[in-house]
Amino acid sequence: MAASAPVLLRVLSAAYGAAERAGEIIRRIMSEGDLGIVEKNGALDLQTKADRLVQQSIVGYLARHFPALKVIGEEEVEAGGSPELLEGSLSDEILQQTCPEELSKAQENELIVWLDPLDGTKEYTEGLLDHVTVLIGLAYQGKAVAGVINQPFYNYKAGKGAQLGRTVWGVLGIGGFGFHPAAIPGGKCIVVTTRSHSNKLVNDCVDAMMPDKVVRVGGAGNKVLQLIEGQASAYVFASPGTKKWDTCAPEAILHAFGGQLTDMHGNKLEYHPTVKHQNSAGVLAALNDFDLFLNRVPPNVKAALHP
Ligand SMILES: Nc1ncnc2c1ncn2[C@@H]1O[C@H](COP(=O)(O)O)[C@@H](O)[C@H]1OP(=O)(O)O
Ligand SMILES: [Mg+2]
Ligand SMILES: [Mg+2]
Ligand SMILES: [Mg+2]
Repeated sequence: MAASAPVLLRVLSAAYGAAERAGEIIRRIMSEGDLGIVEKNGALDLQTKADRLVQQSIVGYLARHFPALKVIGEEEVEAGGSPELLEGSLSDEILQQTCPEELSKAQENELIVWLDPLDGTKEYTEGLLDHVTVLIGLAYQGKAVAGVINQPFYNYKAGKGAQLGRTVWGVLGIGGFGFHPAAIPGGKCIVVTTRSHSNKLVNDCVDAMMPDKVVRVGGAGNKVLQLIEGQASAYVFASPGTKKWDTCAPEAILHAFGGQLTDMHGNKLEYHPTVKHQNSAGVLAALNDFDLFLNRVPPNVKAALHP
């Protein structure tokens, strides 16, 4: 590993390779057909063999290379287990970046990794494969500063011969990479929200945005990808359902690309290691016109969701 690059870039570069390998595990488990589904807190909160194996493998890989790094992952899995040896290749593109001065000071033991081994588990079990992502977010001084998103089944509808899967990454002060930026067609207001965790408050808040169109898809990572690729104007989720590992990597990439992700009150999300995991005041994000959407959040939504 290029020991001369700042540790933040070295960790992100390793995370890039690990996320690609994780995507391979997720595709393989799907093709084997036995997902090993268990319910964590009811039928809307599932875990599969892929969630478990990817978390064990990425935690093991990062611990071998960065022993002082703190990793906080979604799944409660045995440290031992039988993780896969994830010797992913490092991303030279990341290692060669010039790190902003503020971030280049970060020490290994000051970085927190927020890991969602498989985001969009419900959709994975239902065969909505392109909703699934692997999220590895890096936080420094309580802020989401860098992230990697692997989308294992990207392109799976493109037919034989199409390259399956992709990895998107970003760092504050450097930018966002690995995706196809685009504008929203016809200047329309398209709201992207949950498909599997709706309720009246979630729907009231979506309606208050006065959308021309509502897109309901799974996964926090998938929804932020829709923002940066011009498929949606705002990600609106007035519910306490997501946790820090759902938002850290997507937020960092969106912010690096010029967008904004906050709770429903417009408060920044915090990522220090002792923070409450739940994003209890919901998630609001947009690449452009963020304040317009924030101003449309209705009073009953604000009153119901406390940070
Ligand atoms: N009520 C909930 N219980 C558990 N996880 C949730 C809940 N709501 C949201 N999430 C997590 O946030 C992600 C985005 O939510 P949604 O798809 O509903 O918009 C989900 O894929 C899930 O992450 P994960 O799949 O990693 O468990
Ligand atoms: Mg989950
Ligand atoms: Mg998730
Ligand atoms: Mg998950």
